[in-house]
Amino acid sequence: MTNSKLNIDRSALEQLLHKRFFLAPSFEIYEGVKGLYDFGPTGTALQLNLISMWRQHFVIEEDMLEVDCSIITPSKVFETSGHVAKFADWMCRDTVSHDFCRADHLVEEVLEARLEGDALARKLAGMAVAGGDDAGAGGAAKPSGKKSKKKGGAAAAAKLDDAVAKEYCNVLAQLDNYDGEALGALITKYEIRNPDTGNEVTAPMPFNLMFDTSIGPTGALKGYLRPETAQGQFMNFSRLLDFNNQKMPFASAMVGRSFRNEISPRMGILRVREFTMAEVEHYVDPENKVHPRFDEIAGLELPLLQASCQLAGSTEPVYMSIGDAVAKGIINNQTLGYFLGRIYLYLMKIGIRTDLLRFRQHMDNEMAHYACDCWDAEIATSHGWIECVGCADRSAYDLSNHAEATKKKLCVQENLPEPIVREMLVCEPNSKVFGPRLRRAAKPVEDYLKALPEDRLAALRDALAKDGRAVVTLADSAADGDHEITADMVTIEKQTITEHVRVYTPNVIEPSFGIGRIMYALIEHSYNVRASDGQRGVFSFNAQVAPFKCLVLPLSNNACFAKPLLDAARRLRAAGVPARIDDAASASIGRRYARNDELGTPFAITVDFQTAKDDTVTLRERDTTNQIRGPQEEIVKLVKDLVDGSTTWGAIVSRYELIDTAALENDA
Ligand SMILES: Nc1ncnc2c1ncn2[C@@H]1O[C@H](COP(=O)(O)OP(=O)(O)OP(=O)(O)O)[C@@H](O)[C@H]1O
Repeated sequence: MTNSKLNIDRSALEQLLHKRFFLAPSFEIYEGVKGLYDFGPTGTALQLNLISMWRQHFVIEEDMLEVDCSIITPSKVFETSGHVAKFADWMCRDTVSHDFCRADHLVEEVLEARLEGDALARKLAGMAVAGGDDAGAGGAAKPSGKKSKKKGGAAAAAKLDDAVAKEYCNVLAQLDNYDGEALGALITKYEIRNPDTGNEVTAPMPFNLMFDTSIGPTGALKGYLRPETAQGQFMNFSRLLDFNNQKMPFASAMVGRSFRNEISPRMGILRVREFTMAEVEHYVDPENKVHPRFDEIAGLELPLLQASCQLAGSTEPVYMSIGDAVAKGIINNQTLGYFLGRIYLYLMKIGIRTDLLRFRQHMDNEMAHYACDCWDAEIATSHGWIECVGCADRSAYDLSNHAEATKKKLCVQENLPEPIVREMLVCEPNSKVFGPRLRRAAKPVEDYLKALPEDRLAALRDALAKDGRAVVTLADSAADGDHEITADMVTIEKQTITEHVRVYTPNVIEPSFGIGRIMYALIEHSYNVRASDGQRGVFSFNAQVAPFKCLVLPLSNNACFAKPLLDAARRLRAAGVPARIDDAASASIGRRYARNDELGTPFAITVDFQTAKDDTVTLRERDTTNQIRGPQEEIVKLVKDLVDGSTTWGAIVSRYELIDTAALENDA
């Protein structure tokens, strides 16, 4: 790929998306709210088809356990997961207008605009610019390989010093790696101001992206709308493990809405405040991250942009087989590699152009501290590279933290093939005093002490030896609160233990899909303009993805077409093929074909005068505009086969004669 920005007429595309009701701003008649969108019939059908293909590709083919968990989540869950403290972006404020902007986006926007101005100045001066004036990765026009949100028209031509331009490129290549302090330093160093107003901005401050709420009429129980579906899945880990007969590895999956109070939502549905996510949580043994189906994808070559390359200023991915990348330790483990391969195959299947796709590895600062490796599937659009899928190895972070906070077991117990004999600290209650003193709390406290990890048991032993007493705190419905233990109540000493069971907390590999971003990228990749048709737009969605599969239309508004028209539509619908009738009398047949091309409808059945004579109809294919003729029943069957992928248009054309469409249109 040479250019990370897809070159399309975005304003024409956006008009078309509104005209054909793919989407519209929510609450528009009340002036709308930034970052909230509704999908119309076209967008809804498109999104549902992407989800249905996602479910087929992941949930069904990988035999995942699908769940549907609550959106409203009590605060405690997100306190434990770290979201309350850390789910934040860095935000700056215009010192005069008080507008807000995201600090990393501000730096990116301003430096990119300066680099574009530099490229323009060099061009005007007739100077050579390394990589060409529309160079993508590593070139001057779009050096960061990151999302671009340039506003306000063309950049002003202003030449930069070579060293400064190179420095800007390096900063942009590793923008995701900067924290608030580093972003603040860049804003000061490069004298970055709000490009909308020219005013100075404040130092970056963290802004938590979660929407909060209170649960119940008292307002005492604080809650949040979930910003991801993952935590709901973790809450059900033990039940899922039981459901899977305690067998590891396994995965849960969920499709649902998530909510993020984005600081400054722009770029249409690419950055919104409410969106559909599809997430997989794959639970794996931390000591054995091989994947049983790894061989199936090991040979697949992926465009990988490693963290080390970004830190060296590069934005150009290198093609490498997943097998090699795992063997060389570039991708941390087989299971992570397996999912990167499956993500690639899903995106390819729905119609994303693979030459406009790359996998970018997170740099150290960007990656959550608990993750051991993370890759984003980024897709090039007219806005630049957009992260559409994140795929992280979250280690045991979530399950261990929730287990610790709730004192519930979120772990796997596995029978060992050979018992292990070892010395370990063991806590034995002294039944004469333990039960009588603790009464109803005795059993929960005993369970708690027996489950304590060795280091904490040693700390308890030492405290009892030193002070003669210690307090343990339980979060257990039967024995919630503090309980005093005295030295005479327990014996804590080394014993030789024969273990038959291994207990561990699984690690979690998480592919996380933003369906709206994938859908928008697909819309751009499928968008063409048909010059022969008065510059009308066409969406070349494949038949499985297309919102509507078949258009049914009469040649003209002659009454004799009414019955065969309805017959064809009913037959299609009965066969499970969504079909739309377009019998608008005022529009020519060519116009009606064209407006269905704008919906991306791949096939059209036309009823004409010949139909009345022999019950044959024509079948038109959207991209070639070629047509064939056949008996209605046979054509309906062909459309069904085309839609479910059991045949192709190429195969059909080799068996049927193409018809002269000009003559037909004259008939109309
Ligand atoms: N505001 C949003 N609007 C639409 N989709 C989003 C939004 N935020 C995240 N997503 C989608 O959810 C996926 C997983 O979320 P994740 O937390 O990894 O995103 P993120 O790193 O916070 O995204 P970004 O850096 O763009 O804000 C992303 O890959 C993206 O497809």
